[in-house]
Amino acid sequence: MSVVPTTAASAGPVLVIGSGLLGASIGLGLRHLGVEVVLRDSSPTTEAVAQDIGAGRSERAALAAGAVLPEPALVVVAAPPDVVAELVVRALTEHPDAVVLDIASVKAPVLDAVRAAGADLTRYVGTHPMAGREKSGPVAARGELFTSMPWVISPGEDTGAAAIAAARNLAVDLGATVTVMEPREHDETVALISHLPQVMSSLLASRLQDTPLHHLSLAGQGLRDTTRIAGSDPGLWVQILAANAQPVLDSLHAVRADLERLIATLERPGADGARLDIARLMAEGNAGRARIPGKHGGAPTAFATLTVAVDDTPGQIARLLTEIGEIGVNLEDMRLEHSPGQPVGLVTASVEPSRHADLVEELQTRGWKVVQ
Ligand SMILES: NC(=O)C1=CN([C@@H]2O[C@H](COP(=O)(O)OP(=O)(O)OC[C@H]3O[C@@H](n4cnc5c(N)ncnc54)[C@H](O)[C@@H]3O)[C@@H](O)[C@H]2O)C=CC1
Ligand SMILES: O=C(O)C(=O)Cc1ccc(O)cc1
Repeated sequence: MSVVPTTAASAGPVLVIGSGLLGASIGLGLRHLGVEVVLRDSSPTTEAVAQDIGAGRSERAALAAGAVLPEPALVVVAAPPDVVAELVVRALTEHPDAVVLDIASVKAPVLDAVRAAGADLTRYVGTHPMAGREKSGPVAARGELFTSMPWVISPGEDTGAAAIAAARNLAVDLGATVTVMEPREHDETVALISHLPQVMSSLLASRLQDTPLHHLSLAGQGLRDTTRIAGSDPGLWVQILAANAQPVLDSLHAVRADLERLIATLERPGADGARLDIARLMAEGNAGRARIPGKHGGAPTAFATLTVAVDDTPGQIARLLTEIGEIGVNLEDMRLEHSPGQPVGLVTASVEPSRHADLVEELQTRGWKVVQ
């Protein structure tokens, strides 16, 4: 494995326990900076795959080859929530000079369990990168997963400054933006902005199980957008939801109140005020959505969109993107749709509103079919 000179703030070696999607992504990012990474996973195959993709050195393979592994300066526990606290406690005992952090999606229950075990809390810090995928395992790992994404550091009262600094260095090395938040505030926040979306997406997608395929073939981007994360790993989510049950329940009760309101209104759609109530509900959704920050955590930005019909042949989309670059317009976002049964793809590009008209004109001059 070639090692590039390190430019990382993180001090290695880093022991990553759990080398699935998140653990292997952290390993890849650190290896890219030249930091020494050792991978441990309860699954020998997962550990070997993570090593094969370049996320670090398999602890099993190294020990089997008779290597003596150096003591880690940092241990990152990236295993499923159910086992995180016990792995943190064990790591604090086994590596008495290391900082130990975890990246589980819930924070207060992990801290409570580590405290209850009587472990050295000064060297432990809970963290949560707000980046992931609806896939699991090291094959889906990406070293750039954390680039420009928030990474919450959630210290307890006893967490020492060195532990917080190590967590900050790791997040910054991997390109993330650090936010410090108290564990219970973190859990209440993610219940609304991460766990509720997962539940709503899964409930919606579950309605589709018995829908005839020729009905589903009519589905547009709306259904795809709102069900993407319904593809997530049930094994992981049962642990996350069970660990954060009360804050998730608070959000679900609020959704239930809105649903009951909508159901009552639709039961008598001709009643006085019914249409106004429906419009209010939709407008409340508009208002909530408008508050979601834009890319890189900036202020919400309304980008202008244009849709280009592209022949469904190899290289067309790459050519379109290259030409948008040549025209000098920054692509803020892009979506690709296929019309069922049509030999064209529809590329919807989001750009700065001030560049929209120029781009449409220039693309049309170059022969592209701008349809919206
Ligand atoms: N999936 C996501 O999008 C995100 C997940 N997280 C958190 O990251 C952690 C890991 O999640 P993923 O990487 O998605 O899951 P994953 O399933 O891809 O990886 C977890 C790995 O931990 C291993 N593991 C299980 N028990 C172990 C043990 N006792 N010792 C060593 N390894 C063990 C598994 O074999 C598996 O390879 C979870 O705590 C999750 O809450 C945080 C942010 C995003
Ligand atoms: O896929 C997405 O959009 C996600 O939001 C993934 C995700 C899943 C779990 C987390 O704790 C954090 C992020």
